[in-house]
Amino acid sequence: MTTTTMTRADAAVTLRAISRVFGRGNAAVRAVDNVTLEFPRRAWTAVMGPSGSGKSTLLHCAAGLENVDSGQVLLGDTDLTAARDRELTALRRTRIGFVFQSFNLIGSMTAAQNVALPLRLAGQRPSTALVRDTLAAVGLADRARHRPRALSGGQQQRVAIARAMVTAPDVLFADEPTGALDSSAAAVVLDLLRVMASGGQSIVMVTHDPLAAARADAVVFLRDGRVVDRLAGADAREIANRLASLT
Ligand SMILES: Nc1ncnc2c1ncn2[C@@H]1O[C@H](COP(=O)(O)OP(=O)(O)OP(=O)(O)O)[C@@H](O)[C@H]1O
Repeated sequence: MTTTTMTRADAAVTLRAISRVFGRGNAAVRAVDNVTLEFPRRAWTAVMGPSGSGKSTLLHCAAGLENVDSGQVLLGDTDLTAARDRELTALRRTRIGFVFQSFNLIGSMTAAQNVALPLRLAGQRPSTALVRDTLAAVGLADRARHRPRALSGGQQQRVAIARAMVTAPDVLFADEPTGALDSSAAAVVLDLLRVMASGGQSIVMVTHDPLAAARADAVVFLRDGRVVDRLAGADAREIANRLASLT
């Protein structure tokens, strides 16, 4: 049974006093330290901070990929921290999309097969039209039969975004989605995320790149596992300056 709790209707994800600690005793690292935060619905939020500030850990906890040690993670009004393993797996497959820096496509499968995979894993039979349309939405209708090794890095990341979006997830999480791309491929991926966010998709993205963060609607800054600032509508220079002040 999922516990439902009243939350603000406009929050895609709500973090309530979450902590994640690695190690014990003197060696304990509070990667995420008592963070309370809302990621708004239908908005694109970037998460920035110095190396080791807890960005990836926070993202993984928010997406239900990693357990919290204390606190609550709510996806809409569904409490991920109260969900049993099977239920969490189902939620991850249907309501959460995740994009990694290194694409994580399956090399033996075509682009279309990679995109269809989340639906297959959720026990559905994906329609050819849905897979084709999802690939078309990332500009790769003509690459459906290509395997990842026959695609550029930027194209592979767009297939990964299509795979994450094929279930129409409540939230798309992205951990450094442009980190492995050259600037022109990165720009294509950021344009795509901008179109999706403007169309109402909730997106939470970790990035080191102020140019990428400037495309988001708001930027949350972490340091030592805590939220230390938030900027909305800032340009890349302001974001870079704020980031520099944290390191
Ligand atoms: N599995 C783990 N075991 C032990 N410590 C970990 C683990 N994962 C992360 N940490 C530690 O938690 C802290 C936060 O790590 P995290 O990867 O979340 O930071 P980050 O801001 O994403 O860093 P980067 O920008 O370098 O990717 C770091 O001190 C890191 O060493």
